[in-house]
Amino acid sequence: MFPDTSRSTCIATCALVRTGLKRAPLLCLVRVDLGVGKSSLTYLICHQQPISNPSWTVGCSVEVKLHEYKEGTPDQKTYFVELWDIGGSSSHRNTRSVFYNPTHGIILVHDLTNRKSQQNLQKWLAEVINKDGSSKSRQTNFDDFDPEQFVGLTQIPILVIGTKLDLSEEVRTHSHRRSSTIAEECSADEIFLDCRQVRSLAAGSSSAVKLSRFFDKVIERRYHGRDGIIPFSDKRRIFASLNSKFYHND
Ligand SMILES: Nc1nc2c(ncn2[C@@H]2O[C@H](COP(=O)(O)OP(=O)(O)OP(=O)(O)O)[C@@H](O)[C@H]2O)c(=O)[nH]1
Ligand SMILES: [Mg+2]
Repeated sequence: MFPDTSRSTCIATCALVRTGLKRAPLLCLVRVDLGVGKSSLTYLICHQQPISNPSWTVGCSVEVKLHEYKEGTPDQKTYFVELWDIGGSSSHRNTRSVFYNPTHGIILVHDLTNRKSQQNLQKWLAEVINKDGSSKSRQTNFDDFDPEQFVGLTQIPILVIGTKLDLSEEVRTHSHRRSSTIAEECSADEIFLDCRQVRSLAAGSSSAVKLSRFFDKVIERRYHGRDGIIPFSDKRRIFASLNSKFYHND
């Protein structure tokens, strides 16, 4: 979608996670710096196996996964999750924002061996807040960050994921496994994992449970939540309206 000319110009990449009823989208957004493991993570989530040879994400790639909403309960329903992995660079900041609307959930990914990528998460999140460019406190550049911008955003489910756990001695040995600032600020769940190991998201593992809980929260809020969404029983009506919206979007 955004043919990037060179790696150096690509200050950030983002993957859009579009989850939804069989035919209706829920959109979660993943914001990351370059090379933190976004494609490896999305592949592991969708295929339950590590990607063999990830290449630099140029333009857009889409992965799809089936999610069991409220698994094991009478309300269990199957949804598909589309993970949109879209390369972006400073020159495409405005074009990138077309993917931000609507945002139903946000996954923030950082590299546990690169503290800067964790610090940058706040700025990526702020870019989502400015998605329509209308907010008064619109960032003039990537580096000026105003935590006030989070107000109101915390309604949107957020998940923070730290990758390359296998390479981060201090985090691996728990000597320094403190949740990241952004996870605390947004009272979000946080997962630390090695994207190259199947067992990182093994069924029943705390990481798998947190990830599943996140997708349930996104679906819950969008289709069954307090914010006036038609209750599940009128699902067909939701399908009809959102279905056209979904295909319209595409
Ligand atoms: N050891 C280790 N390497 C990882 C992990 N996750 C990703 N990598 C490696 O980190 C490099 C970048 O991974 P990608 O998945 O391509 O990262 P990305 O964020 O999609 O990168 P760009 O698309 O270039 O922005 C690759 O060599 C991966 O094999 C991890 O958990 N542990
Ligand atoms: Mg990639």
